Amino acid sequence: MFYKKLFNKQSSIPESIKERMELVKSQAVPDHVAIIMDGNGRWAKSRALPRIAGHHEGMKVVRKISILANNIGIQTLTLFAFSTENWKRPKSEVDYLMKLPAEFLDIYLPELIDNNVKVQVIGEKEKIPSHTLLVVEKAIERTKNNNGLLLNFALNYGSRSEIIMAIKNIVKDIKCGNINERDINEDIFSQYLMTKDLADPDLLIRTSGEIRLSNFMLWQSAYTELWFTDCLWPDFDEGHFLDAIEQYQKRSRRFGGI
Ligand SMILES: CC(C)Oc1ccc(CN(CCC(N)=O)C(=O)c2cnn(Cc3ccccc3)c2-c2ccc3sccc3c2)cc1
Repeated sequence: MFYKKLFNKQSSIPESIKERMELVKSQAVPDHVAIIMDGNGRWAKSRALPRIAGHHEGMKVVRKISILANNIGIQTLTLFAFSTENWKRPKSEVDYLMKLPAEFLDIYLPELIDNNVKVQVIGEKEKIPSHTLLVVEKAIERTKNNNGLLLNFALNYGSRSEIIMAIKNIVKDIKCGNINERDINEDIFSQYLMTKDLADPDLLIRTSGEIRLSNFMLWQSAYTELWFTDCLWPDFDEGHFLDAIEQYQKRSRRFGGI
């Protein structure tokens, strides 16, 4: 098949990277890595290209990093497309963005399926147009039995509204007697979040030099190692990703203990 030849999982990874991959795989890799993908607009602007060229380039990086994460045995990769221009975006860009998932899945879903990748989404799906949601639901359906990397897209996701929604549902459950106020603890609370079936992220990567969490997984990242890079998302490659994993493996993780 065309994509098999073009995207054969080994051939698309440079030699130098393969050696670093083996070294990383010889130690404990983080189970759950989250990435705030930032910098598409700036990347395009610095090349006098339209912003959507940055998003298009960013999509290719989504594929590259997903395949690498799957190859080194990461369980869950959560991708959050952050952009401060969310509300300032021109309509043409929003329309393009809502078509991007369909384009991404048309091109890469066969390869993701071939790599045993499972696609899921978290966030308020209601605000995603139905044509976009349709292709996403199909991708979720077609990959639901895969047990390789869980590729989790955060779409229209905001951590504070997720927490408020959890509180409202807990109050509802107390009122109708499903749970008792004194039973509430961190584990019970976590079950009311959109990430209830996911482990907390072990490592959070953010590109483009911004050093902020931007309302992303605030509860879940209580003990998450944070790794920031000035690199803009479209320029982010396997080397940068392995830099973050290698640094994570060097840091001794303390979970608040000594
Ligand atoms: C299963 C998966 C393929 O489907 C979806 C994935 C996301 C969304 C939500 N979405 C697009 C619509 C919106 N909310 O603007 C974003 O989060 C958003 C905002 N900017 N960019 C550009 C960008 C592209 C690449 C990297 C960063 C930003 C994206 C974005 C994010 C990741 C990927 S991967 C294929 C397309 C795409 C588009 C809906 C469905």
